[in-house]
Order: sequence, then structure tokens, then C-alpha cells
Amino acid sequence: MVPRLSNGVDTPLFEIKQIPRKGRGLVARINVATGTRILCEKPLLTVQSEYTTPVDAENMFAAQLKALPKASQREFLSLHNTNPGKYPFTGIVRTNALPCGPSSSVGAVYPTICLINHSCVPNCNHSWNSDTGRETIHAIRPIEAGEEITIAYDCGRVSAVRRAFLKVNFGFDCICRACSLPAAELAASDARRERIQALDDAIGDASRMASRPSDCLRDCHALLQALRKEYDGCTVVLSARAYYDAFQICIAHGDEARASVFAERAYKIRVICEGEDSLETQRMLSFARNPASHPTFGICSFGWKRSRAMVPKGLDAEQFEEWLFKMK
Ligand SMILES: C[S@@+](CC[C@H](N)C(=O)[O-])C[C@H]1O[C@@H](n2cnc3c(N)ncnc32)[C@H](O)[C@@H]1O
Repeated sequence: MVPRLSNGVDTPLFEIKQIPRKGRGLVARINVATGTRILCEKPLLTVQSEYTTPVDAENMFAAQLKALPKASQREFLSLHNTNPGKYPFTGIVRTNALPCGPSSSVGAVYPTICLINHSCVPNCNHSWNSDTGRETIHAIRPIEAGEEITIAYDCGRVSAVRRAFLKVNFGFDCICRACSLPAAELAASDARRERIQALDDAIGDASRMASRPSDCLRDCHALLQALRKEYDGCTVVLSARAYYDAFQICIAHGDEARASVFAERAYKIRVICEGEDSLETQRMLSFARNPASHPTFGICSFGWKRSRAMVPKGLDAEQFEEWLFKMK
């Protein structure tokens, strides 16, 4: 089967194929460039995370399904179910629903996106665009013709944690490239993910940001390096978050110059991972253009006060990074 894209592009980017030990999946038909929007889909069904009883949940899904056109009902019923039995609709939802945003309690089921298998080192990013009410899939590195298209269903913790999460929430044992690494390499990957988590926690400490901003900025630098190594140089949305953290540290201390560079970098990553029409992408662009519009401008101090025009010129790449992250 060769689906056509619904966004006006007439080149079929992928086909649906059987993938060994994973059921169906999407495979690239042609080479796909980083940042390409591969899919953009409306939900078939949306799901609140909490229902009072399993029967309530099943009845709710049945009612939503009944209201759909016949073709959509067939699409929903053809989706994989790791938990068939007494509550078939709930089983399909549990196997397939993706959250509508990173911390949303609402999930959604899609006709084609739900055929994309998981990888702990995915080549695509999935994101919910609340403006358009659609889920989008973007390539976060070049994908070769014949390669499987993958997304991460989880948020990338150490192997034991994410594997347990995938088992409990999606009902499968992950066989992706990262989970199949030899023991020593898996341990190294886990150590990097532990470090990523520890750095992220340290950067999120507001009192440290106020009292030791240079340390926080250096943690952002270390976090970005760890992400690059762990995710094989892919453009991951976690890097956009790290740049936005760096932006917030600088702007809280009055430095519009560094803040504008960090927001510009966060913007460019969001364009790749989510597209120009994502609200978060647009938010980063507005901060790149006017960092002082951020509500925390100067909230900690004006100790780093520097206008946007004071971004240094004529430095080589290494010198610029040293300036940007206050390495000296
Ligand atoms: C959302 S569905 C993806 C499409 C599915 N393969 C199909 O045939 O319709 C999720 C299911 O795909 C399989 N799957 C996805 N990613 C996998 C992975 N990394 N390792 C093993 N199985 C995977 C599991 O059976 C999982 O429950």
C-alpha cells in the first residue's frame, strides 16, 4: 500500500510493510531529508487518561466510534491490539494512543501515525499541534529509502525504566537498536541517560539559576553534548528545551545578547522537529527577535546586562561557543 500525503505533496514518502517481530510499520520509499514533515493527521478518537471504570471507558470509546464515518471506524478497528478480550476498544486505545503534548492527560489515536513503531533512538519526532488539532511527524535526521520510520513513545529514561514503561503502557518488549545493544554499550547509554536526567534536574533548580547562573549555563552545554552523543547527532526536541533553559538563565540575569542566540537555536530545532506552524516554534522565534519580552527578563538580576546588539562578531566557532556559554 502506498499512501499519498494529505499536505498537497504528491510524492509518497513511505509505505506500510511488515517489520520482523513488530507487525506492520512505515518504511521510507525515498531518501527523506532532516526536517521533512512526513505525516500530519487528525485523531480518530481522543482519550482522557482517567475513566471511572473499565466498562465506562469501553462505553465511551464505543460511543465515539459509532459517531465516526464507516471508513474511519474500519481504520480504528484495523489497528493493533495487544490486549484483546473483554474490552476490545480499550485494548486498541491502550496499544495506540499517543499523548496530545508532553504532559497532556489527553491522548489520541490516528489512522496512519499509529502504525509507526517505537525506537528508543528514533529517526522522527511526533508532536501535537494544538492550533491545528493535528499530530505531526518530522524526520530528525536523514532517513534512507528502505529504512523504517520510528518515533519514541516514551520520554527516554534509562533502559530498565523505559522498557518497563513501554511494557505497562503499550504492552510490548522493545527490540529497538538501543535496547539490543551489547551489555557494555547499553550500560554506557544508560550512564549517559542518567547524566542527561541529572543535568536536566540541576538546570531546573530555580534557586541555583538565581545564585549560580554560570554553573547552570555550563550544565546546559554539558547536557547538549550528552544529547548529541546519546542520540547519534539527531536533532532532538530535548536540545530545543536545553537551549530554551539557557535562554531563561540569561534573560533572568538581563543578558539579551546570549538569550537571543539561544532562542534562535531553540527555534531552529523546533522547526526541524515540529515545523514552522508549531506554537512552541513560533514562541521561540518571538523570543529570538525580542528576548526582553520574556516575563522573567531581569527577574534575578541585571548582573549580565547586555543588549541584543552586543553579540560579538568575528569570533571563530569555538571562540563563539566559549563566549556563549561563558566558558572562561
Ligand atoms: C502503535 S502499534 C505500532 C504498529 C503495529 N506494529 C501494527 O502492526 O499495527 C504498537 C505495537 O507495535 C509493536 N512495536 C512497536 N514498536 C516496537 C518495538 N520497538 N519493539 C517491539 N515491538 C514494537 C508492538 O506490538 C506494539 O504493541
